[in-house]
Amino acid sequence: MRSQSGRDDNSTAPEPNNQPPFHTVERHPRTGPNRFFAAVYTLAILALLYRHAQTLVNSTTLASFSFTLSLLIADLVLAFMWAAAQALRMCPIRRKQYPENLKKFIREEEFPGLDVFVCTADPYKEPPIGVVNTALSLMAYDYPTEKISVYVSDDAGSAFTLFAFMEAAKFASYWLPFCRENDIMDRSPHVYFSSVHSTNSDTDKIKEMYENMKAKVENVMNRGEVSEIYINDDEEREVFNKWKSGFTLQDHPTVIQVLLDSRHNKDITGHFLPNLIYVSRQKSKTSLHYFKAGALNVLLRVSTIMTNAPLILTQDCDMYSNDPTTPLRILCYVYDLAIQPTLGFIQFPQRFQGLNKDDTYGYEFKHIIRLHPRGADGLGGAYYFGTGTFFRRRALFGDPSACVETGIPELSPDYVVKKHIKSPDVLALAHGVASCNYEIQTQWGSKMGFRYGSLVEDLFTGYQMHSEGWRSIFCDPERAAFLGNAPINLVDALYQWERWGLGLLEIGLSKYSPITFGTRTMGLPIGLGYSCYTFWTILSIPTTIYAFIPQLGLFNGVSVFPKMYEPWFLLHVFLFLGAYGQDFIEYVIEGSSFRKWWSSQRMWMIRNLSSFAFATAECLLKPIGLSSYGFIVTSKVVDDEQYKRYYRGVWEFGAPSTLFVPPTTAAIINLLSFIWGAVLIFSGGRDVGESLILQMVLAGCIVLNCLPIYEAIALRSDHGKMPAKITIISTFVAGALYAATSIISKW
Ligand SMILES: O=c1ccn([C@@H]2O[C@H](COP(=O)(O)OP(=O)(O)O[C@H]3O[C@H](CO)[C@@H](O)[C@H](O)[C@H]3O)[C@@H](O)[C@H]2O)c(=O)[nH]1
Ligand SMILES: [Mn+2]
Repeated sequence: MRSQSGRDDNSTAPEPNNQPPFHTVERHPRTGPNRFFAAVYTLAILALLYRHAQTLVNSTTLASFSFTLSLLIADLVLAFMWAAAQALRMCPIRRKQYPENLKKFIREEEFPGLDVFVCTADPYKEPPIGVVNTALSLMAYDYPTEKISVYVSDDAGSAFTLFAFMEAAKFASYWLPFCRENDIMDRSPHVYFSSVHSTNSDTDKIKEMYENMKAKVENVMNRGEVSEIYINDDEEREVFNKWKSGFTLQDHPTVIQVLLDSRHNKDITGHFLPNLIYVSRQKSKTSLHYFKAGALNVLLRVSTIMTNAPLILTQDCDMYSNDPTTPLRILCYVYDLAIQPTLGFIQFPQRFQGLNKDDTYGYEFKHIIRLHPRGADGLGGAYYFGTGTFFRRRALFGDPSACVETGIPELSPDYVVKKHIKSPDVLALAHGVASCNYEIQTQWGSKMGFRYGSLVEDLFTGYQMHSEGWRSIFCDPERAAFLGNAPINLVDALYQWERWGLGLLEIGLSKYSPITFGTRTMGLPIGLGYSCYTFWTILSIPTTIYAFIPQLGLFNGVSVFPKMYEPWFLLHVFLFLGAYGQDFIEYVIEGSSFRKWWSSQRMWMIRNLSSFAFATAECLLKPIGLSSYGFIVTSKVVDDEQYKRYYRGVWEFGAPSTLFVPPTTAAIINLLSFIWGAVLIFSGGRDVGESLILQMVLAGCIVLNCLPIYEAIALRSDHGKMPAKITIISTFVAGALYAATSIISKW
């Protein structure tokens, strides 16, 4: 843990040469309690495993043997995942940046260039006006504008998106000075105009321009073509003509369009504008495209040729800037010579706007994107999360000691760009490196750029960079640097987790597994920390076991947990309350509410039962060729009815999806077992009660978690209710499970 001049923790005092620090770092106050609790909990886990082994050896019936075996498997997986998570709790750190100090010592003219990458992939799921808002918020950074270049990657090759950006280029020359002069914080026009109502004539005028632009873009989308009335000159006509002949989503040539050029285009007050470049890489049905990682690598090459800024920001199209001073925080680290040589990237948390008061689908992600990254940072590097990430360009070209050979000088991160961005040579070269055969027999995707081989290219890329010796930093200022949209219906959320789960497990089971490769190259703590993510998916195994086995036992009157008043009973209670209690305390200390925590743990259960269970199965079926999962882009559009339900906290099931079957089956089985268990206890007396009490509590907790499911099955008539098909299938599955266990328990 080193601060700017290499001093340890908590350095807020001025530097020896009287220069105040640009940033500080301190150990998190929870470190001590975390370590103590980990030690106690470890003993409890060992005791539990011992008891399972003992029961297994002594079991006399097939039923008790198979129940115990399944619980042993479940607890082994949970113990492994728990250990992995502890790595991230051992030395969490907190950082602060002091951009105000930086500004006193470094002049703006010296600031490095910044290339911003914005990815979009589908104009229907990611409406172009949204992408434009993101890009505008980034173009309007409080940073020397001529040093910013925004590259938009359009994987849909959509004329609508290009059209939207042509309009945005015009609007930018009004919007950027407006933000500067009025010192606006919300630089996404959509966000600004949705919150500001008090107006003066200037604001009114610019709002009207924004509305006009938006209407034009939507109009073009509705008509399904960029009509002649919107085309201003021959140059534009020529561009849109590319879409005429045989241009399809999967098969089209490269389109690169420089929409703003920072050496020539000025805003209405005479300031230079940032560069704005639209890039749609070549696509062909016969080549591999590697989804977002492929798109980012094209932008990496194109930008190296055109502007070659030392800093790169990668951004999803729906994550807009919420703080124009963000780049200055980055410079606080970039100008620290002690950390600079191995600094690979700086990650901001992925935070979401517009969550409802309960955070129904658990998108506050307190652990995944805020608490764990602090722990990872303490171990040697925060994880790359795909968006809100500032890279040093050099870090994408080989390890800290040697830069990879790129073939042509213009592709080297050290190359000094002299030619103009629109010069024919530069454009020809840029088109070449965006073609779909360019990467064949090169090291792109393996040793260079964003890495291929996983659906979560982000985590995988950061992981590989760490293994090469790069470090990274987690930067979590109070005001969110970026805000994005989270899915507001269950099926989108579950699909997203399925993709993540599958991508993560692909890494976990590959030759780069953190358990083997990771621990070997980076040591055990980092290997374990990464395992916490790459094996996240296998939490589906214990969750499924605990959601069904004890309940099926309860149904058949078989006791699987210790009796009340036995010491082992207390052990179970401690393990259960300890894990949930720690999770709860961390959540609430981080400023969340009980209800949000409740949603988060409920979604934990549902996602493990459904998305992650399917992802685990997909991953295991892959070697025999039964899985062909691609990158399904998460939709960023929702209808009004859905919005209304979301804000009322009502669950959105809607379209039938097999992903709903396991949680619905669990809901049915737990409810029936709970009722049946109560009947057994009433008629069987105290002894039965004492031996089944823990199973009753477990089933009861799951029933509480499933309340929205019962409501969606039985009490609702809106479009978001549980599709009847799913209820029927789940009832059948529940019946089959019951029949199977009653056969086993008779043996
Ligand atoms: O073939 C593709 C597919 C996706 N994208 C873009 O990738 C981004 C992320 O896609 P989205 O559907 O929003 O996925 P999320 O699950 O929300 O994304 C999270 O997870 C991804 C990995 O699965 C990371 O890349 C993202 O940064 C991270 O926000 C979007 O800007 C897309 O336009 C592409 O450019 N090309
Ligand atoms: Mn997204």
